[in-house]
Amino acid sequence: MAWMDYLREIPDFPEPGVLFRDVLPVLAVPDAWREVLDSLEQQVRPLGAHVVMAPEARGFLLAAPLADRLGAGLVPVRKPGKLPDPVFRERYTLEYGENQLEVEETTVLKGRRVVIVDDVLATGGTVKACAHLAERLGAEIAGFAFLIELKALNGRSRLDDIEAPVLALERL
Ligand SMILES: O=P(O)(O)OC[C@H]1O[C@H](OP(=O)(O)OP(=O)(O)O)[C@H](O)[C@@H]1O
Ligand SMILES: Nc1ncnc2[nH]cnc12
Repeated sequence: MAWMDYLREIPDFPEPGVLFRDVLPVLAVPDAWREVLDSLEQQVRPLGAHVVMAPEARGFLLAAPLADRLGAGLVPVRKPGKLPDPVFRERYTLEYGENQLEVEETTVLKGRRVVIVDDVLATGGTVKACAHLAERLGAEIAGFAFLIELKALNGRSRLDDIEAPVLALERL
């Protein structure tokens, strides 16, 4: 079976009106998980990124093995209150709420090419906040990569002002 066959769709989670796409079952099946990582690696490698950046939590699961395959560094972007000061902080909205993301201000990214990776591109609020954090660290955005892009939520247009490719393994 292809990796998409393991994707779960849950109506009205985590709140009414949201069709939640659960990628975690994909990761539990070795062949499906390898297929995802192989495809991501193939699409992302040409971007020539020095560093993979990803938001907590599902982004971490993809970014760590991908960074290892690419021989790139890894910069985790965390939910509030998890990182010691000094941090850069961005407030953002996502499909089902709002929050803040933080990155350690001491991270050395000046002049580094950064690819931002996550499981789902919905409204784009989460990765837009990551991109702002990367820019505040002096990085150049090499691109964005997702397992799934939810076309109806138009996240891609939210990233229009950032000159970098937006890659997705599947567009639903
Ligand atoms: O494009 P957006 O509208 O910003 O939504 C996409 C984000 O929402 C989910 O994360 P969530 O905040 O639910 O956190 P989790 O990974 O900890 O489950 C998903 O993993 C993306 O990071
Ligand atoms: N519909 C959705 N499914 C999974 N993750 C999401 N993050 C934001 N919207 C989502």
